[in-house]
Amino acid sequence: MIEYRNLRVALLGGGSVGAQVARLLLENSEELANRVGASLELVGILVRDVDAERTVDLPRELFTTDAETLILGADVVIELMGGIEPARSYILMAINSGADVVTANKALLATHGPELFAAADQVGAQLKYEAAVAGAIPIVRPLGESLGGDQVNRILGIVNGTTNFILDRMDTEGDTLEEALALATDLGYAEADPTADIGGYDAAQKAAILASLAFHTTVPLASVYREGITAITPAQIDSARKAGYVVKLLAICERLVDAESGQQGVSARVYPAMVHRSHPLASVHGANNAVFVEAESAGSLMFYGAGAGGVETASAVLGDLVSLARRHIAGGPGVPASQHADLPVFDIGQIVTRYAVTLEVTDEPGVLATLASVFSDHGVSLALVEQSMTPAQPGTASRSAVSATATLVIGTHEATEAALAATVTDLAANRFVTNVASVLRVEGA
Ligand SMILES: NC(=O)C1=CN([C@@H]2O[C@H](COP(=O)(O)OP(=O)(O)OC[C@H]3O[C@@H](n4cnc5c(N)ncnc54)[C@H](O)[C@@H]3O)[C@@H](O)[C@H]2O)C=CC1
Ligand SMILES: N[C@@H](CC=O)C(=O)O
Ligand code: NA
Repeated sequence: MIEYRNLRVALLGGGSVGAQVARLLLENSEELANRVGASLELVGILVRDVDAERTVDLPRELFTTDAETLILGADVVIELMGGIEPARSYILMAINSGADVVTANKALLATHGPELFAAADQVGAQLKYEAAVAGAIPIVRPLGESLGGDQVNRILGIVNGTTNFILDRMDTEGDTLEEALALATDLGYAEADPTADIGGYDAAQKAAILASLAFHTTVPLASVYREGITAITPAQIDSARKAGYVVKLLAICERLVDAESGQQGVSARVYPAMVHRSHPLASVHGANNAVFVEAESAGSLMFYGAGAGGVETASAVLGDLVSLARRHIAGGPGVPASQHADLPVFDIGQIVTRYAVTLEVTDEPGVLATLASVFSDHGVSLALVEQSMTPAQPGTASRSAVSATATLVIGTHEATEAALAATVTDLAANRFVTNVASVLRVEGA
């Protein structure tokens, strides 16, 4: 038996991810010690209630409610509580006491990342967060290290497992959003407050982290455009399916040049969009995530796998732990984050994409030509128009009666968000339009 040096590991939070990290640390202690060259001794797990019932069987003596004693006695602190406070204060306490830190807390990193990284750099501590984006999928390290010598131009990803699970269930099983969310919560995918998932906040936090990493800049969370999936209706999913598309919540990060000013900048945005079934993102089912990265020299790369789930996410946490424990043993300070440019974040109105607009219109001569001119007035060109009749109500005289309506699905070529928004405002006010039933972006080639 090799005598290893001991590293004291404190775990903050024993929930879906924390309990699995604790179990794996205890079960695989010998193997991990051999890999690291040091024993990773789990010295305690911070919880709210030491006597609470748990789904994972862990030694009761590990549980504590005394955060300070636990943190100050550790070489490495793993934060898996979630939320901003007290997670932020505990991480700062750990860093300032000379510990290295692993966290999965994207909400905290997206809002207080610069403060935490500066604190770590100041004392030469390591702060790792692979689990914070896309769960088990290695994406933080590839962007920060493997692609550190390349220029990343675009990231297109499904980065929230809960919403992907929900949209997939709505599409394939006919679940309501509420039914699918309840299931995602039971399976440990959802955040403690699932509004973070369905409102797109979690994906926006991940987009801020991804864009900052990929473009070597700081993208504040407040600059990430965000729409969630709460307004997505079964009718939209149904009509997307009939047209050969699926609806996915996407995070898109791009390096851009403003056409008018020539100014360089970036965009980070999250919204539900139609993706053609032939696109690889359409085949990402359940709580899986997928992240496409387009880089100048590397070309297109795709990272795919489990984006949520306790044990899956625990894998990423342990990967960070092994990595920083090796360095801790070797000695020397942590490596500071890459030097940052200060690129402006473009407003959503400047962004260019395609759209599918569904209109309910009165069935009268001249409707198509009139509506086409509304689009062209704003420089939005049409790629496709499909019409389906809604029969006149029983008792009306004929198909041409004014009470008959038609549904128009209009696909556009690329246009700016600003132009599309102005078009939709004018369409809503047009006398032929009885309802703007749906406006969805169309993403993916
Ligand atoms: N569940 C997942 O699939 C993933 C979660 N994450 C992140 O990992 C972190 C943990 O997530 P989960 O394990 O799912 O959350 P969870 O809600 O299941 O577990 C959090 C645990 O921390 C404890 N806790 C919270 N505040 C505390 C406090 N002040 N004092 C003591 N204990 C406290 C809670 O009682 C709970 O047991 C979060 O930041 C989450 O965003 C990241 C990737 C995937
Ligand atoms: N709630 C998150 C968990 C992982 O980050 C998700 O559903 O993706
Ligand atoms: Na990850």
